[in-house]
Amino acid sequence: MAEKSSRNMPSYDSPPVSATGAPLKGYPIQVVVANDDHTFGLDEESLEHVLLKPSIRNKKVVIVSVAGAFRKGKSFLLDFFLRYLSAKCSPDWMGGDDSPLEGFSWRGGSERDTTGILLWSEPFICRIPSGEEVAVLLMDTQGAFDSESTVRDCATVFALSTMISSVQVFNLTQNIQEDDLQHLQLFTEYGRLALEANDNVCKPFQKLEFLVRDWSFPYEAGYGSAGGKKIMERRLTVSNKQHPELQQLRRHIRSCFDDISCFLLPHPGLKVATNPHFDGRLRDIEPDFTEQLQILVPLLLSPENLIVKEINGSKITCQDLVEYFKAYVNIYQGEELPEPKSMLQATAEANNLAAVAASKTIYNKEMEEICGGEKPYMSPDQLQREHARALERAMDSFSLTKKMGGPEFSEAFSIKLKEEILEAYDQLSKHNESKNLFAAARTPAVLFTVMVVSYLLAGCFGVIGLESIANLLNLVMVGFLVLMATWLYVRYSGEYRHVAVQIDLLADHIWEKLLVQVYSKAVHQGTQHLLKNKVKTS
Ligand SMILES: Nc1nc2c(ncn2[C@@H]2O[C@H](COP(=O)(O)OP(=O)(O)OP(=O)(O)O)[C@@H](O)[C@H]2O)c(=O)[nH]1
Ligand SMILES: [Mg+2]
Repeated sequence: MAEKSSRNMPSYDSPPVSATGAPLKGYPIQVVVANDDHTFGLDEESLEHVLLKPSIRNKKVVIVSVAGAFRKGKSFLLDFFLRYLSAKCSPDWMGGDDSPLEGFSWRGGSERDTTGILLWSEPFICRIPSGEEVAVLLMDTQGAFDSESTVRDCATVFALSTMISSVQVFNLTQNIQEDDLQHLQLFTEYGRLALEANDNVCKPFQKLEFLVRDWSFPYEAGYGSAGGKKIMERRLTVSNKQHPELQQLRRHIRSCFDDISCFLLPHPGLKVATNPHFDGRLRDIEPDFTEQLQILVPLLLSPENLIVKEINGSKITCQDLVEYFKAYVNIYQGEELPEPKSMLQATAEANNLAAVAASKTIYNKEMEEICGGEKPYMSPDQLQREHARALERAMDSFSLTKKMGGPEFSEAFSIKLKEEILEAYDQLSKHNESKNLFAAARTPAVLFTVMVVSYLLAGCFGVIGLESIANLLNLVMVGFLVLMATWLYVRYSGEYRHVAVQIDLLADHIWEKLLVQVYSKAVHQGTQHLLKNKVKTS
């Protein structure tokens, strides 16, 4: 285990130091690994290395995660959380002006940095007001919406970190926009779906903190949590004037979390945002920003504000968390969850499905008018012609309907429509066949015919003295009488239907192989005979 952990350890020229100058204990350790084939794997050894340390394994756990779009300062923020916890929550936790910011890897530039899910290797032990000691874990996550991740990747990271953490910090920039809420809805739904205990008693997740970075309108809503509350109320209020879709989105978000709050952070200054040599020292950060950090960090991490992780209403320990971690990652490795789609893909699919349904209705309506329930039996040839006509009209309607996604995308739906129509035609043909009175009476007619023929033949053979053959034919007659009685009983009572099916099959077989062939042979010979006679007379 130690070997594995050291593999996961980043190499520093000198060990990271906390703001107070003491070496920073621990390092970021990757517990969920993002693979190139867009799958996620759990590094169990690393996870156990963090969570099963004897000093914390039986302690209740608090997990604070930061998630959101890539390149928005998530890891940078987490390093301030680390400073606070390393300084044991002391008031001067921010330290000196010239200490570089270290801990979780962060950097400038436009390309993504963090991948998968990381934990700080050394959980912090804090005593909460009840007197109990809890282990506090910090979790860094892969940023969403970078050009290498699919919608599924982003949803998986966000959902996993939301399911595992007790506090999810949703890191946004400049504002809470409608698309942020839509993504939150999609990702939390992906998480909620994976949690089996959907009992509606407990909300699936605990605390959500909207963290708006670079807030530029302090004259409208001041920095901090009061301004955050104001903005959040505006964005999340449900009113009857809103479109039902917007109302539903807001209700969904509220129904997912026990507690939702918001904090507005000012811009940290141009050096932080644009200087490639900026290494995180406070001297280069705008005082407004650090002032608000002084408020934000204790709001999330001071002992009285810590939120112990609960699953289905019970508080869990570090050791329990290992099992949940394994189970949750496992769900996202399997195939049982539906694939989260991009907005265009989902809309295009909905358009095409609606067009398939409308075209199928056209087919069903036309065929209903021709051979519906009340309509009399129709010859199979005619039915086939009507089917071809209705099919053509339905397919035309499908191709004329405006749909998103382009012709290639629609092709699969057009094939699906055709298949569904052919299935419906199959049912209609069977239904039409059942209206054929003669077909319905075929089984008793065949059984009866066999009985009469056996009886007559038995009589003839009896007269010419071939008693044994006559007896055999009588036996056949009795056998068919029993079959007839059984068939009638099943039809009347509705029991043992499989027996009637077998008798029907036997009757069909006799009909096709014997009676129809004998009849057509007789007709054939009769016409030959007539023709011969005609030739002779002429
Ligand atoms: N504008 C702005 N930039 C910030 C802020 N905080 C940090 N940064 C800068 O943003 C850049 C990216 O920081 P990271 O912490 O690596 O960002 P991240 O969200 O972890 O990025 P990924 O790991 O790629 O998802 C760095 O250059 C930081 O200096 C902020 O509040 N506002
Ligand atoms: Mg990062």
